[in-house]
Amino acid sequence: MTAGFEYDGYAADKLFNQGFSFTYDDVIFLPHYIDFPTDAVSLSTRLSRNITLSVPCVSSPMDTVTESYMASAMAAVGAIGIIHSNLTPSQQAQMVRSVKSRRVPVLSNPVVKSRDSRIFDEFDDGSVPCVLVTESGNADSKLMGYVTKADWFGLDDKEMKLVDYMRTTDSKMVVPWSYDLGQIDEQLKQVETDFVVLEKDGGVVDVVSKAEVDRVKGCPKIGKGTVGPDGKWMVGAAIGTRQSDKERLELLVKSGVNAVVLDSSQGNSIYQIEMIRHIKQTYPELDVIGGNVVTMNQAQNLIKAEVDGLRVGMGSGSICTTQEVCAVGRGQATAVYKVSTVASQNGIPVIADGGIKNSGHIVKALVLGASTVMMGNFLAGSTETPGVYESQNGCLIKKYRGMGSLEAMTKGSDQRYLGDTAKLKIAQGVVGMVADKGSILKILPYTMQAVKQGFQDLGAYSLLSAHDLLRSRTLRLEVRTGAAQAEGGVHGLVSYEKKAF
Ligand SMILES: NC(=O)C1=CN([C@@H]2O[C@H](COP(=O)(O)OP(=O)(O)OC[C@H]3O[C@@H](n4cnc5c(N)ncnc54)[C@H](O)[C@@H]3O)[C@@H](O)[C@H]2O)C=CC1
Ligand SMILES: O=c1[nH]c(=O)c2[nH+]cn([C@@H]3O[C@H](COP(=O)(O)O)[C@@H](O)[C@H]3O)c2[nH]1
Ligand SMILES: [K+]
Repeated sequence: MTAGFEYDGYAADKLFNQGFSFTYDDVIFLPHYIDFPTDAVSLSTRLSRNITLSVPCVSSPMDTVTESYMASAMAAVGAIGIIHSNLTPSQQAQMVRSVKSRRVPVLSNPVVKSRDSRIFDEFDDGSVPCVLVTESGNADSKLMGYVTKADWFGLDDKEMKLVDYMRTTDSKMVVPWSYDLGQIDEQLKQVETDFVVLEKDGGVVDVVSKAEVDRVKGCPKIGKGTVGPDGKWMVGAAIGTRQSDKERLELLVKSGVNAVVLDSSQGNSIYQIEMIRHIKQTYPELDVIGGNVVTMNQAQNLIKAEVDGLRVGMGSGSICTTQEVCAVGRGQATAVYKVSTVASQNGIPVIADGGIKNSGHIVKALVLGASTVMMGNFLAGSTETPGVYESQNGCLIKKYRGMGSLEAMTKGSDQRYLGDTAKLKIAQGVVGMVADKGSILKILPYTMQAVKQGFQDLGAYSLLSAHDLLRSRTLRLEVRTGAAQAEGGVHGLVSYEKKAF
């Protein structure tokens, strides 16, 4: 090497072995050599040993982030959602089934009734285009007719039974559940109603409105979705490590869940290791993701217990107070790099969980060894999250809360916090509000384009190639001083508008 050029950034092993806990903002990659276009970058990856994704993103199992709409939309863009467990096992299993019974990421709220029932306030929710009448009065049953909003408002006697004024269905209104958006759009042109009904095995599964089809059509073109060998969308679910979680797991498996995440802040425990063993013995086909871990030692224990994936992050989440409350955790960049180092030697994919604020953080997490990023805040407030929007100073906002916040704990996860001996409830998270972000069907395609540009700057055309650059010490990085971080942000302007896309 030419004299004077010896130092040009550190290799990752040197930077991360100095006793500092670094996070994404602390470090910066030095650019490398570009010899391919952005479009040549592939972000395809693995969530866990047996699950491949075309988009390296996972929605967090939090009750203000991932229920069935979010999981459907994540699968539709090629990512995956993990349904939270702050509800009853049967409700969680029903959400898994709901994801698996749809192939278009639309929001729908089907109201299904029997012929002898009446309509009361069902049309108050503006999103309901019709009330469906089925043989049994429930979904998964034969469609007998329907009532539109206009029919209901035009009715003199609101006490009438549905059977006395419902419309009979035209066969063109009913389409197979596996129809894609284009096919549903074509079908909508052939019917008088502004909705079609999706059917599976002779029973009603969903209703899709024209307004929703138009909304989804307006999003950037969706790539390959995350579909399992059965042709259904893939979905994960969170469970705990208590005895009762074994029953929850049984229901989830019966509903076709593709992976389970053992949801804990400190995964290196006897409880988790026993649960992994139970799952591997009882459901050898099911991928189990362990965590959370932040050290190589924690990771090694779970790898020994044969986990199929590791979730990394302790206290790095935007709503987390674990590091303040318990004094335990690790800077997320260091945690991801360290755990990925042992995980990669064992072929186990790593999920970098928490602390993602922008596309640059996603590039950093993936290049430092993760296979996917898990996000709460980045997706919170989007159209697909649970909860309702409120208006504040002319802006729409939605709730986003930690699963260890007092509010979330009192809703359902009480038991985990009030263990047999612990009588006092201590929060490790907060409740907050976030701004409306629009649909993830838009956010994720744009974000992934930005991530591809970051990979291109580094000369990495895939995650595998990025990890090769990292481990071969070709990738160079440095720590940014406070002033360098300020310089890397926008500065010196009286005012500005920041629009990412
Ligand atoms: N990633 C992070 O930094 C953090 C995440 N969280 C989130 O909060 C939620 C709750 O997390 P944790 O409190 O860590 O849940 P957890 O269920 O792992 O632990 C709660 C308590 O129950 C105990 N426990 C678990 N299984 C047991 C068993 N079979 N028998 C006896 N005791 C048992 C644990 O040791 C712990 O004291 C999760 O959604 C988690 O993701 C909370 C704090 C930090
Ligand atoms: O200390 C914590 N207390 C909590 O109440 C809590 N709830 C969630 N999580 C973790 O934070 C991750 C989401 O982080 P972001 O909002 O930064 O995406 C999630 O994916 C979790 O790992 C918590 N951590
Ligand atoms: K935090």
